[in-house]
Amino acid sequence: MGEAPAFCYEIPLKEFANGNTLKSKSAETAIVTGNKKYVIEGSDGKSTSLGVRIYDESTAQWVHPVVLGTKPRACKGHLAVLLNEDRILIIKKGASPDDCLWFLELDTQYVRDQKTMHGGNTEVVAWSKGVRGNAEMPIVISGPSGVGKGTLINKLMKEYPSMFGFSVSHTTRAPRVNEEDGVHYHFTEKSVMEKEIKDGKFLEYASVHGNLYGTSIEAVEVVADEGKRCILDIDVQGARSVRGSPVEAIFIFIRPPSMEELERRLRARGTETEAQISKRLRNAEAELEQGISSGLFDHILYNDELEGCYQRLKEVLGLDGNVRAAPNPVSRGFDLPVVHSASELDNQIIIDCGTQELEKASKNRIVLDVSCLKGGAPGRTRGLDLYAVNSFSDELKEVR
Ligand SMILES: Nc1nc2c(ncn2[C@@H]2O[C@H](COP(=O)(O)OP(=O)(O)O)[C@@H](O)[C@H]2O)c(=O)[nH]1
Ligand SMILES: Nc1ncnc2c1ncn2[C@@H]1O[C@H](COP(=O)(O)OP(=O)(O)O)[C@@H](O)[C@H]1O
Repeated sequence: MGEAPAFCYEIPLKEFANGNTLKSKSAETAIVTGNKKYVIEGSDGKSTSLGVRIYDESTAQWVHPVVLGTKPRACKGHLAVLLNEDRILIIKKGASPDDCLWFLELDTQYVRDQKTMHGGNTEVVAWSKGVRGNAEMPIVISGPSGVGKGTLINKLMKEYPSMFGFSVSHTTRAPRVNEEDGVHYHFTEKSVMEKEIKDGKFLEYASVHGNLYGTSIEAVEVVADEGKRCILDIDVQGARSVRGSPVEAIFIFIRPPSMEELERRLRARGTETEAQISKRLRNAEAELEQGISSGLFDHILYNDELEGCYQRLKEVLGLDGNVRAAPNPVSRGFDLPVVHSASELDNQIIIDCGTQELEKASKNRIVLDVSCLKGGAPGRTRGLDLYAVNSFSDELKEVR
């Protein structure tokens, strides 16, 4: 993480050199990097989420940037720390444990790519929720139509309902008779989906069998917010996009025992017309070729006999058949006390607790280790570590 970060505590903003006076909102913070001042707006009692605005000194203008990702809910106050000149760490006060650590990305690769997508001159920032430790990675499952992806995923979700959640994709294809909007897919219009893609709402998207399919960032966030491990059923193009994104995942390709068996399964399912079946079978050849030989996938599973394949899937996911508890409970956090001071040493943010807490707490400090950050927008930022240090004994203990 680079040089000493800038710290900022709820500085009410007043006036700026260009004469632009901004209404000072309660509990907002300002971080300056280069010729830009990033203001994270606190709660004004009306907004439901933290807002962002930027003062550009070179143009002496205030700008409201395009803000990507799920926004943190409004809070009573926050601490802002600039890390590595490319992102701001936000520590929320009085937030629930799974909602207290956030990153606002200013100049990461993802933000730069999104700026290019928005024409190059638009200011873009992206939120990414911070999670402690190495939360379980999402699982990407690909394979040709009819190979049994949905069947395997349903079995997994039925056996481990508290452990896995399905990423509900958007698609422009028509619903099948047994499919429910918002459950199997978000069924949508092409023009609407194209606009949302342009607005940066999608982690990935692809044209498959003549229709548009895509995973929205929100679809993945919703599952992670439930403390569950996200499963994505997406095609090989989508898997390649996710591989190229900051989202770290396990990639699994399901292959059929033969093309004849694939055709038999597709027909037996009875959900496609003859023309659609032919198209899916033609596409299956290319998908198999790419799935098997591209090196994209961490695991390739034969779905010959269903139970056997399901057992192998469980093995690669580290499930021994007896595990029932969620491996990824809602990430632990801490309630930021009244802050006295903060400093940085060797990638550790040291926050001294305030005196309004218990007498003893005034002697405590919290250490946030940011040396092993991974991932980031358009997903979670993992690898944060958090300790409480009691200065009486200098004893280190984990904050729970
Ligand atoms: N890239 C991408 N592919 C998707 C997404 N959702 C579904 N797909 C893929 O689209 C293909 C067609 O899906 P679908 O119409 O449900 O047919 P099925 O796979 O035969 O059940 C499959 O290969 C899915 O994995 C998505 O969000 N993104
Ligand atoms: N191992 C298997 N052996 C026989 N039939 C299977 C097997 N796996 C899945 N099927 C069946 O094949 C059809 C297609 O499976 P599905 O899960 O819908 O595929 P996908 O989601 O990959 O398109 C379904 O009717 C399903 O019951």
